[in-house]
Amino acid sequence: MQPDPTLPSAAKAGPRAGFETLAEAGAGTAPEAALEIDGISKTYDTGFTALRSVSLTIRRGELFALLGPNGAGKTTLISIICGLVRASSGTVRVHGHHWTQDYRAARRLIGLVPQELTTESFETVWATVTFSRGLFGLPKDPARIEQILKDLSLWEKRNARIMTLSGGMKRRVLIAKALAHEPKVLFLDEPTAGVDVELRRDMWDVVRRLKASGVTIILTTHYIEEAEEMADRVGVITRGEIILVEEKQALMRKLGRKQLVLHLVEPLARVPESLAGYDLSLGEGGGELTYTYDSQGERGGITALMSDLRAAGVQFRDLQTRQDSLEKIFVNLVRQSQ
Ligand SMILES: Nc1ncnc2c1ncn2[C@@H]1O[C@H](COP(=O)(O)OP(=O)(O)OP(=O)(O)O)[C@@H](O)[C@H]1O
Repeated sequence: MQPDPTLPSAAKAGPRAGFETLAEAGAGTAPEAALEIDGISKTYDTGFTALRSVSLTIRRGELFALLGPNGAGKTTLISIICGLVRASSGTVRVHGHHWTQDYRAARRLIGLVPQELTTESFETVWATVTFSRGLFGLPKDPARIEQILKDLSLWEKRNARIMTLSGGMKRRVLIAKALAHEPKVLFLDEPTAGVDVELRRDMWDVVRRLKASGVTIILTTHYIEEAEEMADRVGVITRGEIILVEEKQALMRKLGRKQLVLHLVEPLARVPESLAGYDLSLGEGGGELTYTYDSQGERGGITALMSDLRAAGVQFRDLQTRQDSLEKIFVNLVRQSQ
């Protein structure tokens, strides 16, 4: 049988995920931090280095989106923090608890919704989720389990055996299991990959409620619009290195290129010479003039453009602004780092 990565027993092979360094003894902790990840590296037995000294502090109560292309090391990092994969070096603290010296306390604070479906069980939904809670040494709380199952639209299925459920329902069970012991730090590893719209909606409702109750959420996703909508901060990892950590709003302001689209009164055959200094392009048969600028650039002067347009006799009847999506920013960042 496959070990179940969502449960602490999977890590029983030893509270040993970390590699101790002398520096960590007595190292100060940040009281407001949910996770302090310090110098985590991982070289697999194959000799492949999946993580290179990753350091990252996740604040309590934030929703942190970890973005990266396939194979960047996201799952490896999450698996290390959850004690499922052994790091080659580095340390992690969870709410100040050292991940190996204080393993039980640290692990109990963590919930993991893994990428892979691992629930091929004869057990019922109710039994599985209740068992998960018990594994963390918590007293039974049927009312809480009922609430979790209802939130995830699993209540009707509570007596069904897991193996009889559809893939989407099994994924809901994984989420319910991850929540059964009331974690304070929840990892969602590609939670919505291949799930239907209804489950995505349910899941984000649950995530919003958890966040509102103070749970810290670390999310990896391929649907960057989800990160754009939900995240407080964004980290970008590529080839095992964190290349950027930034408030989402600031990131979009800083790196997102903006466009101002002017709908002209009279179409133009070409962009007037006097406006050659601006990044302008004509579209829609000459009836639409698009000005592309980045908010940090020197030539971000819309006021200057307006007066130069007037001087050139170009009139417009309407205008719109557009901003790069997080997806575009992400793609550019990863491309630049290659
Ligand atoms: N057990 C293993 N042995 C050897 N290499 C591995 C092992 N597990 C993962 N890797 C490699 O480590 C790298 C990082 O993998 P990881 O699954 O962490 O990436 P990821 O960012 O989660 O990717 P994805 O978005 O595709 O899930 C990949 O190149 C992968 O092939």
